[in-house]
Amino acid sequence: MTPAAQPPESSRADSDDLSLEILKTLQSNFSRSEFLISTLPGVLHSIGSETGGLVSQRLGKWDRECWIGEKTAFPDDLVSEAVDHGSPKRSEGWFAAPLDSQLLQSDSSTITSSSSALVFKLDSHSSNQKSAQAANQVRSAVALLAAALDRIDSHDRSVRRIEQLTSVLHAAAQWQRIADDETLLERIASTATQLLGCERASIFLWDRRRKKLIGRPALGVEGRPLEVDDSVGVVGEVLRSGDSKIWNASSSDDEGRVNRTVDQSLDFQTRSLVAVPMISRRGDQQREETIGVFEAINHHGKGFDHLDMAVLSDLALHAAVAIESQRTRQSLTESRDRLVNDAASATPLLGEHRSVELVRQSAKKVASTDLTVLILGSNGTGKEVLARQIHYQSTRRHGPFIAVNCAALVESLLESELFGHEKGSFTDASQTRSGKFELAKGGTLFLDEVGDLSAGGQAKLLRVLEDKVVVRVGGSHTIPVDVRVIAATNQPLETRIREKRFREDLYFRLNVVSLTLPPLSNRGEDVLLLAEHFLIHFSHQIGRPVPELHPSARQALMAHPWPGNIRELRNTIERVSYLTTENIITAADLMLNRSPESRISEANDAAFLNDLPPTLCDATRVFQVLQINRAIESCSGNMTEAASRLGLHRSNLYRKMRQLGMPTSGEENATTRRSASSD
Ligand SMILES: Nc1ncnc2c1ncn2[C@@H]1O[C@H](COP(=O)(O)OP(=O)(O)OP(=O)(O)O)[C@@H](O)[C@H]1O
Repeated sequence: MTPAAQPPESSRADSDDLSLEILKTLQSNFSRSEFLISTLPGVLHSIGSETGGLVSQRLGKWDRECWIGEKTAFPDDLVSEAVDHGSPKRSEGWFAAPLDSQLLQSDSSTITSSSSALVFKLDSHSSNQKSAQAANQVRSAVALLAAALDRIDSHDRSVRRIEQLTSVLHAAAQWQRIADDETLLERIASTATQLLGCERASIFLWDRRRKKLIGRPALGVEGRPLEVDDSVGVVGEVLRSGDSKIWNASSSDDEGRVNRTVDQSLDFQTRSLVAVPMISRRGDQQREETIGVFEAINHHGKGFDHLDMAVLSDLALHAAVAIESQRTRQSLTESRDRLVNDAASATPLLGEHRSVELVRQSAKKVASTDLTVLILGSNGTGKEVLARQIHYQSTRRHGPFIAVNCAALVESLLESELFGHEKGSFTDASQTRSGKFELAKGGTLFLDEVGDLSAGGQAKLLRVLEDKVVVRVGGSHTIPVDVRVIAATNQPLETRIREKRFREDLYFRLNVVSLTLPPLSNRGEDVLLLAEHFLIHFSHQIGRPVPELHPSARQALMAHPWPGNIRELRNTIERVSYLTTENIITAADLMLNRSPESRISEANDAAFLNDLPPTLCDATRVFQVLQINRAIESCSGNMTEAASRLGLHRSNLYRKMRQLGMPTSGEENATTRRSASSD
């Protein structure tokens, strides 16, 4: 094997000088062009040339990147030949050498492709006399230059990559805050066009079922999103293979890969593109799923390269996450809206009577404001239903609706219930607890039976309504109150103010807008409308066919005074729905024709339920007394029958009555005695 020719001493000295100069320049952290301007004269000098420069391929042509001396035309064929062969070539006084650091090795069998070359004119005497020596000098100068440019390029690439990754992360953080689907896709696409320096970027979301790719955003034919078959073009290739692809018209004649129908429909010309798959990870298992393809079109510069592909892949990764989380957010919002709509329609304010219609209209108007509302009306007229209507029609509909029965708040617990307490602030405060004002944050607080609030409670409520802050019991910091207050009462507040039982200042605070619900007996045919509504509701609940109201039943419903209002009507229909099996409900089934006393007692029962003591134990006791009395009354005092209706043995009924402190008859004593003697 012939050893590589050694350059003579003088040329070795030249080459050492050049190496030193290049090394020094490299330390200056110059950009590629600054470096070339600074070192190219020395490089040319070292090889005995005064005219030449570095040329680079751009859109299929050789362009001067940096040139020294006279700008004469250079032979591009010679450059292409040198680059194609991966070795220096000379012809007619010109010399072209591909820029490849591998050329430092004297073994030129390694051919690598290069897109830059050094091209220069040789002095005629130097080319003729010392061609072998010149070739060696050129070889080492080009290799030095190539190695230095490699360093600069790789440093530039790292810097560009870091900048791009920083931009990608920054953009991705912004995307997470975008709620609207269209805006999100537009923002992702515009980030891609900026980062890649291209004309357009599009996200093709995959509709698997229809085997279509839907191009969004900004791609559209007459306002519709663009749809293409999921198997065509480079985008289809990427979807099928899962591999990213680059296509540059200048460097490829593989025209068939581009789906020109898209260009035609958009009056556009694709010259270069890069496309990457969009992969989303789902569920606990992080299962990968392709959701589409991200494509960037028409690079503003030389065409897309692998760095662009890497950036687009990074963007696609974050875009897939943003799209997925946006879809999740959207479906959560949709299901929340569905729940809110369900809740709103679960308690409609039924009624066609003019008085109800007027209340409904006023409620609609007041709902759009944040004003405090006072709802007046007797027991069971639908005050809470109306309060819910206002809440669900307001901008606070997505917030909570918290109802508090003020009459049930015992003085000692009132403050803690409404404003919360800190752990350890009193004996039973084992945990910190938020009060109703805090729980209703962003929503509506319904203060029912506000007229029954104690004097202390009234003062505390007034302070919160004025200051708009609460302080938990045992706490020191103030918590802002973000609630709309709706209060209700069946008490004649003005009379109570005169009697000094209700604070006038609180009344004015609450009575910003007042709505009054009429008693049911003043609502005309609404009685029938509501009765039929409840009949359908309870029949569906029980799973029985909906019975019809016999004309006699309709008459009885209209004639009844309904002291317990809609609650009483609802209870009546609930009872009849459970107790009758016929398809027609008669007046007798309704059991409305009872004595005025029993009607009063029923109305009292309705009010009574409302006034039940707060603890479960006390409420259960009171309820049991009521239920036993009702059973005895409905069996006309026949204790055996009443016990059987209650599901008890007669003796157990008496024992229960004694436990509850209820008076018992003489017969009971006999029974007790009997059971005592038999024990
Ligand atoms: N307009 C209406 N349409 C349908 N149902 C109604 C209507 N008004 C009231 N109701 C029903 O009647 C019952 C009593 O209603 P609600 O509790 O709202 O009355 P209230 O006036 O707040 O009673 P109270 O004064 O005892 O607190 C509830 O079951 C409710 O669903």
